[in-house]
Amino acid sequence: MLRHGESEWNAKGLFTGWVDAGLSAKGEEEARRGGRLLLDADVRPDVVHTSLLTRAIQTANLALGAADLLWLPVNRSWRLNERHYGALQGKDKAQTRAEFGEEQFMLWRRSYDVPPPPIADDDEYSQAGHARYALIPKELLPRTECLKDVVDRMLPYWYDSIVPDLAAGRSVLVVAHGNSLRALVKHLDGIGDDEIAGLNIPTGIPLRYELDDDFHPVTKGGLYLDPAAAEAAIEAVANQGR
Ligand SMILES: O=C(O)[C@@H](CO)OP(=O)(O)O
Repeated sequence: MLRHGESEWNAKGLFTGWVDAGLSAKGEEEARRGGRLLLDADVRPDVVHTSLLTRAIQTANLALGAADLLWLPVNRSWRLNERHYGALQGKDKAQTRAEFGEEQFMLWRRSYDVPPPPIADDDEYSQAGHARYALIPKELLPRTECLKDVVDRMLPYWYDSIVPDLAAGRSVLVVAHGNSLRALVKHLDGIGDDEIAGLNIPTGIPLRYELDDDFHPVTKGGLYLDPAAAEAAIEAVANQGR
């Protein structure tokens, strides 16, 4: 798994969700470094899965370029997209925390089953009517999501597209987002609904999972290819908005 490198909106401290922010210069470098970490650890994926968002696609391309693997087959799905952040999309995290208080801020950010208010279709940060999502049945297109909603829409992709690759003996690289990867890790590691609030995923550092024949992790939590950098970056994600 690889979370995209820092985006322009991560750098500005804005709730992003499905808004298509590109990578910052730092994020581009993180992505290339992610590719070099794959190379150094001799982790060679056979197939790649990304979301439909530019920051994940750019990260996959830069990482694969650095690992000399740009030729790999790639599949993309909205089911790997970041969590839709509803009406919070485009809002400043620190301002939101100051306005609504720590408890409400963390409820929206990290609770398992409390979604932010839905975004209006005519909001400048809504994705309603975007060509990118034209093939998604209207009733599935989210206007907000909590992490539970992300688990529910991500798992069909896991079972129907990623597991078949794994079953065929392929190593799979999933390039996605903080919250869609939190959903995947929750599923793989069997993390509880309350406990998942404390799990954060850093940008640009590959997280390696070895799975057994039943697609369960051999080692719970997997292994970051740069554990020291991951530890510091996880702390920074946890402290956003402070
Ligand atoms: O804004 C977002 O879309 C996500 C990821 O950057 O933020 P958070 O970590 O607060 O869920």
